[in-house]
Amino acid sequence: MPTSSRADGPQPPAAISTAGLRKSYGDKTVLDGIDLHIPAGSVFALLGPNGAGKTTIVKILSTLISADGGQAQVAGHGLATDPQAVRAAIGVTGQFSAVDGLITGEENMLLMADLHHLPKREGRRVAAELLERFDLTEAAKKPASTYSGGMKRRLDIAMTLVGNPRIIFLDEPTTGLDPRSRHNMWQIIRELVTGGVTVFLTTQYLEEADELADRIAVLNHGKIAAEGTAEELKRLIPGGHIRLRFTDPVAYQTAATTLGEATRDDDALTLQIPSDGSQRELRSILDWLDTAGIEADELTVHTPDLDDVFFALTSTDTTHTNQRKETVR
Ligand SMILES: Nc1ncnc2c1ncn2[C@@H]1O[C@H](COP(=O)(O)OP(=O)(O)OP(=O)(O)O)[C@@H](O)[C@H]1O
Repeated sequence: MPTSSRADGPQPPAAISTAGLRKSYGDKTVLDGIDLHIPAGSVFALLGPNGAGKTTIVKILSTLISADGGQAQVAGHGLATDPQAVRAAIGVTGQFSAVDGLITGEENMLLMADLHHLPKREGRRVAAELLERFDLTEAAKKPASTYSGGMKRRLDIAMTLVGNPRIIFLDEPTTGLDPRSRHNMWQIIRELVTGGVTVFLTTQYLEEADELADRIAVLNHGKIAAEGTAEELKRLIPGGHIRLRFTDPVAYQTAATTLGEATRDDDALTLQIPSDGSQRELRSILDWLDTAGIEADELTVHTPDLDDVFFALTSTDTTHTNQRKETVR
């Protein structure tokens, strides 16, 4: 699958770059040559099915585990040659959160300030400022175990920011959050980027990547299956179609026979006709259906979205292509 074309001219400096990164566990190859170039000050989203190796990449780039092969530079420092400098430049939050539930939010923050060797007064100032910024001042004296999922994620990011990192890894930052908390987290991420931070995001939510990321990569079978902006990725796959749903099996069978080229779903009694979704093409298909005497119970127009890209690149099953549709009849 081709990667997107970049504009000619010098590339912006990379916050993260990798070449041929490899990792195996036993005889299982998890990463099979990963090349990345993530410009400073951008949001990069890594998508992939469960077990694709997203967390493994984050762990390697944040120096928690080492790669078996390949090279990587993070914040201008070699991962293998200067891991200390990499650690000083990055923050990591997510699945392996640093939040200690037994102590208060404020104590967690002060502990972080100690770890970064901030003088006591400075540590208290930074902690108070970040707790305020992440709307945690009221809860600051309560044990972190009593916090909601959204509050814990906010505390986790606040703790990461104590070290003033230039690059932040967010491993599935909104998994399990309700829609409001998810939107709050997106706002926090946007503000971080406005402040010049580079964000490396892994997510299961395609909408999240679409909302936040400047560039998106899809990881599958140990390789980057495709990489580009959301729009570039959507253009990689054909996916547009008109979907006809029937309730009467006889009407469905008749239509399926008449529309020989439509993709059938006999269980759902639906037919999919490839289409670019344009008004002109829609009109001609509707005229044709009328002429053929086919009357569906529902007709929806579907344009490719990131879900389609994800399904097309990570599986051979193409029946899951029914997101973001507009009912026209
Ligand atoms: N320490 C380990 N020992 C053996 N296998 C491992 C280890 N860590 C990860 N794996 C395997 O490597 C693969 C990739 O795991 P990883 O956690 O990176 O995937 P992921 O894309 O983050 O998945 P998810 O979306 O489910 O979090 C999985 O098959 C996992 O079982």
